[in-house]
Amino acid sequence: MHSHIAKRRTLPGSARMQKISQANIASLLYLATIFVFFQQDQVNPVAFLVGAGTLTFFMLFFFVIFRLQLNTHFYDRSLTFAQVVASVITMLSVAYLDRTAQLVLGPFLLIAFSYGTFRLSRSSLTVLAAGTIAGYLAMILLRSYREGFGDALKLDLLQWIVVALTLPLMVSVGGRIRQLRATLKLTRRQLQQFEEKAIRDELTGLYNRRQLQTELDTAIARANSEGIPFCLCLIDVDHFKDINDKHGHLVGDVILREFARVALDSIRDSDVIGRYGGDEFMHLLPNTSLKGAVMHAERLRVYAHFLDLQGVLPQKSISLSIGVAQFRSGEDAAALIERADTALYRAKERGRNRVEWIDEE
Ligand SMILES: Nc1nc2c(ncn2[C@@H]2O[C@H](COP(=O)(O)OP(=O)(O)OP(=O)(O)O)[C@@H](O)[C@H]2O)c(=O)[nH]1
Repeated sequence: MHSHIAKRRTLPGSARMQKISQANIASLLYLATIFVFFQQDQVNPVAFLVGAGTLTFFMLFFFVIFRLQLNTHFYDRSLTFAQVVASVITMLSVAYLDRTAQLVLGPFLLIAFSYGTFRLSRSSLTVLAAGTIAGYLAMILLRSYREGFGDALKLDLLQWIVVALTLPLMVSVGGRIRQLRATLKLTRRQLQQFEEKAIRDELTGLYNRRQLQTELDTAIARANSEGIPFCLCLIDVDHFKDINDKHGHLVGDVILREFARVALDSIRDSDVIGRYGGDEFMHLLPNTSLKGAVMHAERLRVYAHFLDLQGVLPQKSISLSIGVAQFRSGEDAAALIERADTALYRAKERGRNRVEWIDEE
């Protein structure tokens, strides 16, 4: 059975670092490009140094935040919004200090945004886009105020218009991508549920007959290739028809479910148990000798006897008949089941409430 233990979503150290570098990759690339400009004497050193300083400051800032796990206090633990803002601030400051740096600002702003589109809600993205567009405009106007309103402002504004048109588009595309991701996630979960349903018996939650067949085929293949012994038990509730007739089908259902629960608890992790049909169960014991399997079957018989049925059958107990057979090299699933069934039939014949097995000849 699977245990559903809720795990805290804390990131390992390497993933935390990855989160930081992803967010700042846009400003890092931007600065690298500006460095090339600077080497070609196209950008003044102050703009480049201020950009490098700002980027280093933000990188260190987020590193410390993640290291101290302060990000866990926020709903968005990856601090995507803050990191995109930091990236935009870094790029805008460089462009403010040198107009040439603005030439490549647009594409890098889009890269910074693409990081946010996967993680942020539509409203956060809209706020971010509006803030960036407004910040960009303010940066142009401030710079023109400092350097004088000339012809360059017209070009600045044209560049700004391109960004002001493309960022909202990015927000809308981001929304679609997130929708697709959500649909994909839901479909994956539904598929897992269908797959799980397809192998389970609805009443008891144990493996169904089809899955038992698959498990048996796997066990046979492994036993044939590795020569490891395994056993098969067929378990049948005695006089189950009488229980149904006297106490009703619902009581019968509760008994089957209760037995399944106890049986599942009593087996080893490597064992397989399932409902073969009606009141009959199949138990596979890999890497087990016939003697070991018979001992386990006996234990199961005793457990069933002491099953707590106070709620449905006061002062009564159920009994099991169990047939055990050990796999013989080379035989097929049908032959093995038939031998276990013969042992089960013998247990019924010899008075029920007992374990019988087929001896190895
Ligand atoms: N409550 C309930 N009964 C079921 C279910 N599936 C099969 N049965 C009943 O289980 C009974 C199986 O009876 P049998 O195994 O043939 O006979 P028995 O009364 O157990 O007698 P022995 O096996 O010879 O001891 C039948 O009455 C079926 O109707 C189920 O899902 N729920």
